[in-house]
Amino acid sequence: MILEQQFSRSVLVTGGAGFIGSNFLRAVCTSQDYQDVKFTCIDKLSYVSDNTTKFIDDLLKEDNFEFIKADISEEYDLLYRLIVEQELFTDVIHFAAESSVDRSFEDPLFFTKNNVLAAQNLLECVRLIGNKRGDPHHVKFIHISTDEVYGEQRTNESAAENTLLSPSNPYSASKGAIDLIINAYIKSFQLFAVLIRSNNVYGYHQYPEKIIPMTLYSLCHRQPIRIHGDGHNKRRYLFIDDFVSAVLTVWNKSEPYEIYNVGSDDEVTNIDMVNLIIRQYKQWKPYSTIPPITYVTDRKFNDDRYDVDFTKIRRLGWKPQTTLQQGLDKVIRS
Ligand SMILES: NC(=O)c1ccc[n+]([C@@H]2O[C@H](COP(=O)([O-])OP(=O)(O)OC[C@H]3O[C@@H](n4cnc5c(N)ncnc54)[C@H](O)[C@@H]3O)[C@@H](O)[C@H]2O)c1
Ligand SMILES: C[C@H]1O[C@H](OP(=O)(O)OP(=O)(O)OC[C@H]2O[C@@H](n3ccc(=O)[nH]c3=O)[C@H](O)[C@@H]2O)[C@H](O)[C@@H](O)C1=O
Repeated sequence: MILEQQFSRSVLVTGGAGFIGSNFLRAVCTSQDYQDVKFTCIDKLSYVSDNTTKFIDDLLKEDNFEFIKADISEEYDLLYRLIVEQELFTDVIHFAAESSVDRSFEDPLFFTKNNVLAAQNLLECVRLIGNKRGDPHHVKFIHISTDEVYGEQRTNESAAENTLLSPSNPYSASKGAIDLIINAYIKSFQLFAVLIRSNNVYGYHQYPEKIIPMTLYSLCHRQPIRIHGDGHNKRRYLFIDDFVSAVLTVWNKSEPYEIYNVGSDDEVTNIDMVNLIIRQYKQWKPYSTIPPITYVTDRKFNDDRYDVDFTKIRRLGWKPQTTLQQGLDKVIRS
């Protein structure tokens, strides 16, 4: 490992131009706790950031940050040069994925090609640098998965980390496939890989196709607020700062080969979520004209609810700090 003098660790952060990745990078690059860590963001740039680096432009001036534009599902040779030949990284934190369930129904094959190959190109490079250095743990691989790989849970049912995977849509199937491939790389090659499966995350810079930013965008632009089906489906929500904290906790404290659910106790039906946002928005802008709620065709399959048991990560000392009301207030007023 040929680390630049002042850095103790060098982390490849994939997908860092998007919603969660950009919030993660801002948290670490501006923190005194990580001034001795180099963060390299690699991202193809997509619609979620208007094909720009707008959510991380302010970080480009930081001494411990740099950006590389690349599609890691297609540019294996570049990854090989950076990770295996130049030995630039001690850790990989893999956020990059096409993340929209709705879009995955429209182009399932693209989701599989993009999400699976992006992850496995990285895994191959992590495996090969481990071979080269005679240590499969030479590079630590933190993978951001999702609660959707378990499929839906019935009322009073929750998924533990050893629950069998049962994804229901092309997005979650691509994520479940990656989890299974990572499991095989752990068993066959003893990679230092750790998986994080989270409930819904919301916060700053989330693209307005997801329900919370969609509702806010509709309120601000006086457009109909679109509810899929009858709005009975439920989700559990985690504020972005709490999820970033969970990723940092796992990255810094986890043993290899572990899986961590990252959950929330804030479960809300979609229609209740929309009405909650409207209520809080009106407190902020009391004279706003509130657009209508429009019920549109439901998804081809819409998981009823996701409920994960997150006792395990609590044992690492993590728990959510932000209530749904507090988090929504921060997003509405941002
Ligand atoms: N948002 C949530 O509620 C949530 C919950 C659980 C898990 N996740 C997971 O967290 C991760 C980040 O999600 P997000 O909501 O920030 O997504 P996002 O869509 O906002 O950002 C994803 C980023 O990854 C990049 N990317 C995608 N494919 C790439 C490729 N082949 N090469 C390089 N860059 C690529 C995109 O350009 C984008 O900047 C994803 O892996 C997602 O599955 C998200
Ligand atoms: C853990 C995953 O969270 C996100 O996926 P999910 O599909 O649950 O998020 P959405 O915000 O797209 O949908 C939540 C819920 O709201 C309904 N809805 C959405 C958008 C809209 O315009 N109207 C709606 O009614 C939708 O049908 C759902 O029931 C995240 O995107 C993903 O990456 C995750 O991993």
